[in-house]
Amino acid sequence: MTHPAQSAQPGLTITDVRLTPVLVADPPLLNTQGVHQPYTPRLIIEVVTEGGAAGLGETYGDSKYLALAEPLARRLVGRQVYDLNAVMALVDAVAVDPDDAGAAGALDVGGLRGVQTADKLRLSVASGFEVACLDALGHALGLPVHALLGGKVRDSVEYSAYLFYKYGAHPEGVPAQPDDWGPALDPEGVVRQARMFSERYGFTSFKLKGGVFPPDEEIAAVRALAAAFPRQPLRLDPNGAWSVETSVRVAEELGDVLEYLEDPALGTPAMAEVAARTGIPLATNMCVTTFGEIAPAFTSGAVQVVLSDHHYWGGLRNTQKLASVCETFGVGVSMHSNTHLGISLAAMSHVAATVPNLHHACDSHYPWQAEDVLTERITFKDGRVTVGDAPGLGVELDRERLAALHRRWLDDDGRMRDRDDAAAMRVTEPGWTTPSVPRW
Ligand SMILES: O=C([O-])C(=O)C[C@H](O)[C@@H](O)C(=O)[O-]
Ligand SMILES: [Mg+2]
Repeated sequence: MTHPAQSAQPGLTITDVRLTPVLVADPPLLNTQGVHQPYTPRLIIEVVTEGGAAGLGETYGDSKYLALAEPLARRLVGRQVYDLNAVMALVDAVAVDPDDAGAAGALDVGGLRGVQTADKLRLSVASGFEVACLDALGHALGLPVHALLGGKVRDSVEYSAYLFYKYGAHPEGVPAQPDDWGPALDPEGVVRQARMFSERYGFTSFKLKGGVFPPDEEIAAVRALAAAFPRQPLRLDPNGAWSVETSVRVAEELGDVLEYLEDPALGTPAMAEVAARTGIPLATNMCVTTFGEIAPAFTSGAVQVVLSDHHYWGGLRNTQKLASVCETFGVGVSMHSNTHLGISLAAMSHVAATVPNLHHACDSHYPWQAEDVLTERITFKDGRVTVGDAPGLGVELDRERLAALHRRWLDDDGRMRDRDDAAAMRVTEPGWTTPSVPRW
């Protein structure tokens, strides 16, 4: 499809697009692949218009995303900042290195987000640009991003505590920032962490990242959470690490306390089998990650809740589109999160505020990120983020912070610039390789 050039509106022509890769401190959080590295890459996108409005976006910062972002940034200059359809068309035209697209069916290990494809890469990059354009447009028009998306249906968005098994610190001798969360390697540690989340942020629902320890240990941790937080919504997400048999057994053992079980087994056919054999709702951010994956999953009853993520669905407008499809099929919507900063938290809060059928608290890694590029951190009150009416996303860039985190990226020898949880694990366990699936 060709996209006609839009007639220029006074001041709304994009004159500059700046890309700043950064490395952000990340605690030693465990998942089924390994452990988070001490620093994680993110890309900060700034779009500037002729009239002086500026907008911020954020997306994955690994090299394969940077390789796509650079040509896209050049092509956006001269476009109208409201011409969001052009962003999608322009990114479609950017070639993806076949090595970055992943082999057919290969899993995206740096983010546990299902299969890796060139289109998913493109959409993740486009999402950061779309958000930056919406922020700039909001500033130009004096309107909040939620208004540009049709207006909010709620004033605040509920988030869930995202609990992780974790080491107390990154391995000795590895440059890292200390954190004050302590270790969590057993049920007591998980409950202690959950109490900290509840005291610090007021979260009332809890998701535990599983797939780390044998299922019985994780069942014990969820039981301990249920005892500590009676009747509060709980979720467990082993990122597809279990067989169908194990998934069914865990579902039976925890069916009375889980709000949903997230990606117990890998792939739509396995999820459909688990769903058919248990009564517990299944959620996913792994087997439904693109529009093309929706039909087989929904028609086979494989998932009851989709965890949308504006990064990999291609932006805020695509998130709304996904929510509409879910509504049509009677499938619930929640939100997934990978390591991210405040720009993305603001973006997801704005779109979440506009989605009428969002009936579950959203995930967010933000509490794990002590560092940010904003002048003011976004706060959670009673587990919620308020979605205000200030222009754009309502956030402001702290240039000194941005420069410091970019300096860290420049100084890195390349090891932290691409997320690799298995490599980080090998520092502690030299023989570690990504476990084959099903792990249990
Ligand atoms: O819900 C999920 O699957 C995730 O958040 C995936 C992430 O990669 C998470 O497991 C992590 O950061 O370790
Ligand atoms: Mg998940």
